Amino acid sequence: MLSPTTACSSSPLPSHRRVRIGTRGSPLARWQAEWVAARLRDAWPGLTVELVEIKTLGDRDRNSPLASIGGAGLFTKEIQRALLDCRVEIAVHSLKDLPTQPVEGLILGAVPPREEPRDALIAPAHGLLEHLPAAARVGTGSLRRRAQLLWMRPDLEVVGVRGNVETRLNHALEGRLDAVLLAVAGLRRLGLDSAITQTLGPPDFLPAVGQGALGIECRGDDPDTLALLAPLDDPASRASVLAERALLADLEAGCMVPLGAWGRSEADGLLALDAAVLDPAGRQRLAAHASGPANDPQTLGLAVAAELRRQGAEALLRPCGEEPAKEPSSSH
Ligand SMILES: NCc1[nH]cc(CCC(=O)O)c1CC(=O)O
Repeated sequence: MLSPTTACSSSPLPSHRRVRIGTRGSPLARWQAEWVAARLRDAWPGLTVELVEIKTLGDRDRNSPLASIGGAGLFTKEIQRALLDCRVEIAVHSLKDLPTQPVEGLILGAVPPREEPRDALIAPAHGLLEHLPAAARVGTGSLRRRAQLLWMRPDLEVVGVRGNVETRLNHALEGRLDAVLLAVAGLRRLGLDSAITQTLGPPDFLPAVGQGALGIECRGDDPDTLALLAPLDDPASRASVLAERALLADLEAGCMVPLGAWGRSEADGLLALDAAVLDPAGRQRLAAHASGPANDPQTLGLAVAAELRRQGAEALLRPCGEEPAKEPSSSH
């Protein structure tokens, strides 16, 4: 497990400082880290920002289905290790990939304004989900996307795909699959959003917890770096994702579940949260909604989790370490 090592030394003068950002090497991860670097340079003229590329387990194992290689922390743990080991001062993650389990010594220094949280269908020949022919082959590696797809279209054949955004997109663009599902946010950031043929979102299709948001971590004992990150934080985005993460933490206890969530600030200043839990085959779906004060996202997340449990969510939540149920329609 990750645990803090010794204290790191840092140079305190913001305007003369040098900070290193730890990132994965995928095009999307690099884009996100560069975006954070640019925001930091804007906010702190004179600051030197460097990217340090770190390989994660999820990058090394390209073939196993995500659900089978142990999920939590796959894309984040090595970067957190680098942060704790003083090899970088800042870690930039897709918040969606960051486990809810806190890591001792690390804090979420900033949540920048969230990008579009919804999912995208890329179906070059058919366009819309309802226009896909029966038994059309749709690619996704995500249990959540798979379950929600099958909930809406039980006749589809969902195919597990992995790899970076462009690799997965190409399965559809090059006709090996009828469609793939990807996050709108990642496609936009990479300038690939013109391939989107339909946006799938609430109320039928809920995003992953944290989807579209970045999570920027630093060490808890590094107030200088925390001060550098302060101008990048968007309190409304932070409150939304904290509500979603409180819900996830309560429901999953560390394992991947077909859970969709949609937290957002409403015009009345309240924080609203919708969530749905499905069985992996998309035959059953439980949904809940609540709203509450924006300064207490934790309570809101737990209230929605409690409502889902009241409806019987427990039966749909897979114990840790268990493989998702094999479906006759699944293939690789
Ligand atoms: N697990 C992969 C991942 N992590 C973050 C994104 C991009 C969207 C985001 O920032 O949430 C993606 C790709 C995808 O789901 O299409």
